[in-house]
Amino acid sequence: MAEAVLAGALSSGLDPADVVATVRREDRGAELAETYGVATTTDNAAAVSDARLVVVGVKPKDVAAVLDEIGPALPADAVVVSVAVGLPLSFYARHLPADQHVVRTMPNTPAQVGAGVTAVVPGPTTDEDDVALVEALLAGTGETLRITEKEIDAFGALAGSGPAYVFYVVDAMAEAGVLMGLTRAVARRLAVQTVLGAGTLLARTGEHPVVLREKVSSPGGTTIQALRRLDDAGVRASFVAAMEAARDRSAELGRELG
Ligand SMILES: NC(=O)C1=CN([C@@H]2O[C@H](COP(=O)(O)OP(=O)(O)OC[C@H]3O[C@@H](n4cnc5c(N)ncnc54)[C@H](O)[C@@H]3O)[C@@H](O)[C@H]2O)C=CC1
Ligand SMILES: O=C(O)[C@@H]1CCC=N1
Repeated sequence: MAEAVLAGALSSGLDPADVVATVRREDRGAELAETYGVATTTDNAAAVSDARLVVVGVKPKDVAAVLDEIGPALPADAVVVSVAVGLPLSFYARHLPADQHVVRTMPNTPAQVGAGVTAVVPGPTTDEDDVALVEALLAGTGETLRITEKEIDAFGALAGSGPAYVFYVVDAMAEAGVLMGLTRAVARRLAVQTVLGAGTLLARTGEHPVVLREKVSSPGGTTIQALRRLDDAGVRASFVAAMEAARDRSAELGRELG
């Protein structure tokens, strides 16, 4: 996820000379330096010592160790940017020096191509300039949306995890195409272009998805037959249950680790 944010931010004007990426393995550092032209190091504390923004992009279970490691080296005006699912702002406050500014975010992987959407939750002591700086960094990754911390588990379940649901649907549609005799290459291309086209139509027209769905579903035609099978199989209800499970896991991670 951190690489997706990096790629999105660089493609919209962030200067690679202003970035230090930290890694655990030297070979991974060489790969990032080669791809993005950024400096890399395995020393997290050294990397943050004159940083203005510090994006902590490790898994939730590894965040505490990284914060404990970088805390003493952080400049007082550095803003720590959280991307971890589940971990509340209070978790960061416990592991960082008093009054260190923190902004909690929830990005998604289309950030890599500038088509992401990221939730932004300012920390309790974070001033507007700091939040604006974080939003400027994220602008290259797509849209940003300020929300409250109590909304972020739902945001993560919908938008953070959402790309995976779409990839799942694309894969299922492509498999169905193969079952009906299309080549794998053609079936996948059709599935990808159809999702891209439908998403673009939704975004450009601003029409409600129900209206657009009805425009495809001719009375007595083919689409309505397909949609009836999806309803019979409980697909709509399964989306609700799936997203509730993702939201609940986010809250659970916060309790487990916090
Ligand atoms: N994958 C996604 O779509 C999204 C992920 N997130 C959040 O992003 C964070 C990362 O998730 P992923 O990218 O999926 O995991 P990942 O495991 O692919 O990436 C974590 C990276 O951190 C590196 N790392 C671990 N410990 C380190 C240390 N001490 N110093 C430097 N680097 C270290 C690992 O080598 C790895 O490359 C998580 O907190 C997750 O909740 C948030 C939104 C979406
Ligand atoms: O699956 C995960 O835990 C991360 C957080 C949101 C999307 N991926």
